[in-house]
Amino acid sequence: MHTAVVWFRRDFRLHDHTALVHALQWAKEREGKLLFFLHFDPYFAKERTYHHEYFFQTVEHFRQSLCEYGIHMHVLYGDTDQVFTRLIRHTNMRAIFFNQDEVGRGKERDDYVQALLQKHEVEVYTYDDAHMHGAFEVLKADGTPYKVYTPYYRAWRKRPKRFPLSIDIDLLRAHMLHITPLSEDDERAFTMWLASCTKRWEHTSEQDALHVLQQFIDTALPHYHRKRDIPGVAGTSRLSPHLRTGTISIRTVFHAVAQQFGNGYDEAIETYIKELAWRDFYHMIYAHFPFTKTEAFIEKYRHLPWSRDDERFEVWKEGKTGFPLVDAGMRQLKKEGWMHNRLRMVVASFLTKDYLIDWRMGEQYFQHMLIDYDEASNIGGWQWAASVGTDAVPYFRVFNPIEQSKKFDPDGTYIRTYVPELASFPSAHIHEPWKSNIKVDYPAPTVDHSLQRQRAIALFQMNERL
Ligand SMILES: Cc1cc2nc3c(=O)[nH]c(=O)nc-3n(C[C@H](O)[C@H](O)[C@H](O)COP(=O)(O)OP(=O)(O)OC[C@H]3O[C@@H](n4cnc5c(N)ncnc54)[C@H](O)[C@@H]3O)c2cc1C
Repeated sequence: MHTAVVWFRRDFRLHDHTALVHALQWAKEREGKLLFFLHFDPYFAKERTYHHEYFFQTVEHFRQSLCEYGIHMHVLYGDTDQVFTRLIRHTNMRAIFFNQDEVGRGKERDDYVQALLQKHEVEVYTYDDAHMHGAFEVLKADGTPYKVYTPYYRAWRKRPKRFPLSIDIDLLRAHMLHITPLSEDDERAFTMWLASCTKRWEHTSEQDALHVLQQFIDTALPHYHRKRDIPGVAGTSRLSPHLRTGTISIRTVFHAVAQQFGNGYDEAIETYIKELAWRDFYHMIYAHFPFTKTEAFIEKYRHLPWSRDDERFEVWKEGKTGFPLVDAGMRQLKKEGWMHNRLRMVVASFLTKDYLIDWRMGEQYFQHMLIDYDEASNIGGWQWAASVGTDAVPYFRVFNPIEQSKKFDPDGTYIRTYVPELASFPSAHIHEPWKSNIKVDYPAPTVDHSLQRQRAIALFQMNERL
């Protein structure tokens, strides 16, 4: 019998799943069978980050939703070599289909697995799926990567956009291979890992993602260009965790939004599409410049004497800096594993320019805390805020945490939601509580912003002269 394995990785959905659509076609042509598989990698299992807990809970919800169709997703636990050797032995597979990674550890693993399987004469079919355009699709005329967003975007926007692919569920069911779990023990280990999660995440299914998208289109999209920077209102799509786990495809999002052109809010739609392109841009940058995981993109800023002050770093993490907007952002992150984009910029700027702490420490903390953690976007965002990345904010334009607060959270709605000490503080003083004579159990500012701003600029200028 012809059996092919569909390896799920960051694409926990049935609709517009590129590898799955091709696998089904393969099975149909050969009257073959398909088997769904997940590699439960000890590398991910050992770290109990919000990101991993959210990820594996999404996997579990997907497995449960597959059960409704009578489909089982098999789980194998162990190192790559061991797992794929067992997979070949148990299934006698002819082919494997998966949506490949183009960056980071995922890419290294994919290259390794591909070589291993080919040695065993397994046909390997891989696809670009997670991005609208892959890392090597939008390049300059001379074949080199763009380093600045605006020309990249112009080229990105012109390219034809693939439409979502649909799947015939009945046909899929007819082609599934029904066998007992490959390893009851491994599946039990997976369930036990989930049982000890520190937090429960809900609304992680494909259905939930489609619902979030529809709600965004119906309510926030028309005002997106005006409200996307206001953290106190639901002005953005909050699709990032779904895009990260792939419970929705980028093509589904893009086309659902683009279909709204002509409804009277084209500027909002264009603004949103630009944000989707930032995701592809950072992914492209990371694929071409993988050293940016640990090194600044801009060479002359690779050896800035950043501080590694652990005490201040803790204060920042706990949201006790004494700057209400910064603290609200950090507390939202701790509570929800997600933070509004404006706040990600504000807190990253604060850590690097007010505390002068190494951006890599912030990047790593976000890696632990964000349920939408995406290596390329996170590195891009951090290097942008620290002024050391591609197309980054210039070092002399330092965010003022008080002005940001007044501008983007004018009546303090967002601050009040996450800093309960200030919940009943009057709007007039909420941005600078230390200036009022109301007694409150909230820290005084831990730094003098204007002094730190000068120090940050001097730090960069010193390097400019070297
Ligand atoms: C320091 C820092 C760290 C970040 N880390 C991550 C991360 O780990 N994962 C992540 O997905 N995003 C990251 N971002 C980008 C951005 O903050 C989030 O994508 C956004 O807040 C998600 O919310 P949303 O889905 O409501 O966004 P929306 O405004 O609804 O945007 C729609 C989608 O566009 C993409 N997008 C929007 N803005 C950006 C951006 N600046 N860069 C890349 N993609 C973008 C996201 O996929 C997002 O879901 C980071 C930004 C900064 C400044």
